[in-house]
Amino acid sequence: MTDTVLNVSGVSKRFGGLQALSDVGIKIERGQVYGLIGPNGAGKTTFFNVLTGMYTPDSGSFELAGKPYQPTAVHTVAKAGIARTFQNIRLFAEMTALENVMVGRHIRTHSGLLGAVFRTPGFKAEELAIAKRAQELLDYVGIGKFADYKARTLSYGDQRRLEIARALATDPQLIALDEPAAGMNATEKVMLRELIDRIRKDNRTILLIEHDVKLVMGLCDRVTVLDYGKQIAEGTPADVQKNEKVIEAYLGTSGH
Ligand SMILES: Nc1ncnc2c1ncn2[C@@H]1O[C@H](COP(=O)(O)OP(=O)(O)OP(=O)(O)O)[C@@H](O)[C@H]1O
Repeated sequence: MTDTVLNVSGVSKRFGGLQALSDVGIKIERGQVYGLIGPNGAGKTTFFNVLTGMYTPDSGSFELAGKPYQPTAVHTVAKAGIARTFQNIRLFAEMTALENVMVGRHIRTHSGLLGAVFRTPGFKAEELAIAKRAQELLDYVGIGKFADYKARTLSYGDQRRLEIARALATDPQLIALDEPAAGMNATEKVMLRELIDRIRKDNRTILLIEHDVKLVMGLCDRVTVLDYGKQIAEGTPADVQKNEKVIEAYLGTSGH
């Protein structure tokens, strides 16, 4: 039996005269790593932004774990169960690594603002539990020893890991990674690959936009290729690599 985590269809988005996405749809099963690739300007980031409530689509239907959701705002999407990272890292630079992850966890807590203001016993117990879970997640992504370091002092690769830990902290149905390997050196890429593999083995589901085609082909169970906002191929990495439209799209650009 399949267990579909994300089922999106008919997504279109126009910016003025530019059709950035035309009728794009993807379906991701639980435990899959699903890649979204395409040359520069193909519409990958636009699709991510629509999916996560940052852009309002002109059309599209969206289902997460069998339930319809409306990607109308970033926080509703996070509540629905999609956590994302960003192409340009967005951490709280002056907060510690641990605090950054704790922030992610707070969307799943109950004490709320009044509990925080009056520091009720329930709030304190919850804070301790959150800190413990945050430390576990830092250990999980391999940066546990930097828990008390300010985010801005971590290396680039470690900041990306921290973003992933923060995303995991929300207990998402789907983790959307926007170019996680961007700017990483070869060693960091190998470590990233191992981390994504580990996350998958823990039966989590990942959507990945990535420029590094080798990484995508090595990691993903399925891949969608966008070109000028259109879905030109969908399938296993082996199938997609052989697809003539894909070869043409990539050879036709100097980018990748
Ligand atoms: N907010 C916006 N306003 C107007 N045009 C936009 C906006 N965002 C994206 N576009 C345009 O939509 C098209 C798709 O861009 P998008 O950033 O989604 O592509 P991409 O595949 O992520 O590219 P890259 O690999 O360079 O990140 C591009 O032509 C881009 O210029």
